[in-house]
Amino acid sequence: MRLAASKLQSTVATGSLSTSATIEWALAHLLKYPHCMKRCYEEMDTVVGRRRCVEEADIPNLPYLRAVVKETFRLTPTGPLLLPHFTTSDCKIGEYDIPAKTAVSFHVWAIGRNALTTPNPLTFDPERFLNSPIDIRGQHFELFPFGAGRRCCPAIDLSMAIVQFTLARLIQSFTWSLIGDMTPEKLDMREVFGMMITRLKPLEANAIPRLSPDLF
Ligand code: HEM
Repeated sequence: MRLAASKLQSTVATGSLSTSATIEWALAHLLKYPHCMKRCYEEMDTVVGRRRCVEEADIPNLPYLRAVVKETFRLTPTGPLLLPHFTTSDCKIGEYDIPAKTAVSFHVWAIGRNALTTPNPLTFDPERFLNSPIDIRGQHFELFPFGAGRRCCPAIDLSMAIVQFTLARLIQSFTWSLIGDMTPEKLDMREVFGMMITRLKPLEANAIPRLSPDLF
């Protein structure tokens, strides 16, 4: 029972960290690319306005915001190698023979930056996911930050709901800017690469309320 409880605790802790890291990356990308942030504000003001708070039910009507989240997962998937998997039988991947019981990792960070499948892969450009059938649920191998198949993350829906909704609230509620004399060009986007991709330097930003006080 104690083992089950501690496993549950670490699962929830890892899941929460992945979720908050994704939100931090999304804000960082938007601060690095101010025209994308501007487009988020425009979409939010047009679809939701400033007289009420954005709700979960608004998310399907915010395609640009959803594209921002996908683009964040493409460039900075919080689990860059997913979790290690093992082959259950001999198989062939491309020209490679993989024996049974071989540890296999999927480098989704590198896949997301592959110029063969993604033009200008190092540029943060949510537009590429507007009107695109590519989804994050493990059906499209250009973008599968939650894994695919039987062992994929069981919390995809929960995580997507949290990431999209929190980001929507943060964008609607505050005008974000970089601190001091920091410019988008100088913003340090270096990563710490491990089981999770986190920022080398935590994001620091100013947040000025853009809604009336009674909505906070
Ligand atoms: C942005 C947030 C999250 C991301 C990017 C993420 C990503 C992943 C990835 C890549 C895997 C491994 C899949 C594979 O190797 O095929 C995984 C597994 C898992 N995730 Fe998440 N996850 C997130 C949030 C969460 C949350 C919030 C929870 C639970 C509260 C959670 C619970 C789990 C569990 C239990 C597994 C293991 C599934 C298995 O081995 O069968 N995850 N996740």
